Amino acid sequence: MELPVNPFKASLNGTTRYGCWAGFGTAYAAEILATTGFDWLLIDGEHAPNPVPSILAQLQAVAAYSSAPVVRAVNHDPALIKQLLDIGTQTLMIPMVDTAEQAEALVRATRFPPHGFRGVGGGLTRATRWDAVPDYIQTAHQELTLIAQVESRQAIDNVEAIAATDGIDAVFVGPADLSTGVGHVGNPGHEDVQAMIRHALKATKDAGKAAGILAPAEEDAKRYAEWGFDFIAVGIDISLLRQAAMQTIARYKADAPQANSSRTY
Ligand SMILES: O=C(O)C(=O)C[C@H](O)[C@@H](O)CO
Repeated sequence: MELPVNPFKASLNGTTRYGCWAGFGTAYAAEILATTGFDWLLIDGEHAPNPVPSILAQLQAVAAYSSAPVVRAVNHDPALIKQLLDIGTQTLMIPMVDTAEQAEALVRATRFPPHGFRGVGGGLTRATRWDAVPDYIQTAHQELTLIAQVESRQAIDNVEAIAATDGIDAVFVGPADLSTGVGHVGNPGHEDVQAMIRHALKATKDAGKAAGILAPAEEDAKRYAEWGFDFIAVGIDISLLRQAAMQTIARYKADAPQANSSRTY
C-alpha cells in the first residue's frame, strides 16, 4: 500500500483550519470530537493523561473521520518521538522549543539515517502498516509535519531561527505558557504578549512556514485568523464539557456555579 497521506499537511493551503484540544485521553472521547466538524484535533500527550497506548487508540479511533490528528509529545525525548512516529503519528507537535539547536535535534529525531537518527521499527509498526508500505524509510518524512511550540521569551527571541530550521514545518504559539513566563499570568491578551505573538507569526510566515495558536476565546480566535494564523485551536474538549454542564445545571438551580466561557486555559 501507499504511504498514508497526512491530512493535516494537505490541509495547510492558506485557509485557516480550526481545531480542538483533545484532553480526555480516551479513544471514545476523541472519536466523538472527530464527528463534530473540527479540521484537526490535538491529542495532548503533554498535559493530558496520555501515554503511548492511549494515543495509539485515539489515532485509530479518529482515522475514519476527516478531523486530522496532531499529537503533542510531553518532551523532546527522541525515544518517545520514535514511539509516537512508530504508532503512526504523522503530525507531531513538540512543546517548549526555545532554540534552533533544539529544533534541529528534533528534526533529526524524526528522520532516518543519513538525515537523522530515528531507529527502524519496520514491520513492527503501525507507521509502516506492519510493512505494507514498502518504501517507508525513504518516504516517511514527506508526509510528516513537525510543529515547534514557542512559549517562552527565549523562544520568541529565537523564533526566526526556529521557524527557518529545515524540517520544521510549522510553529505553534502557546499563549498560556508564554503569558505566564513573561509575567502576565493568565493574560495572553496583554499588549506585550500580543506583540510577541505577532512577532512569532511574522517570523513564521517570513520563513514560509505555517503558524498555529491556541485561542479558546472567540474574539481571540477571530483576531488571530484575521492576522493570518493558519491553524487555530478554538476549543478544549474538557472545558467545553464543563461549560456545557454548568450552563445546563444553572438553568435549574439558582445557586449553581457560574459558567465563565472566558476562563478557558
Ligand atoms: O501555552 C499554551 O497555551 C499551551 O501550550 C496550551 C496549554 O498546554 C494548555 O493551556 C492547554 O489547555
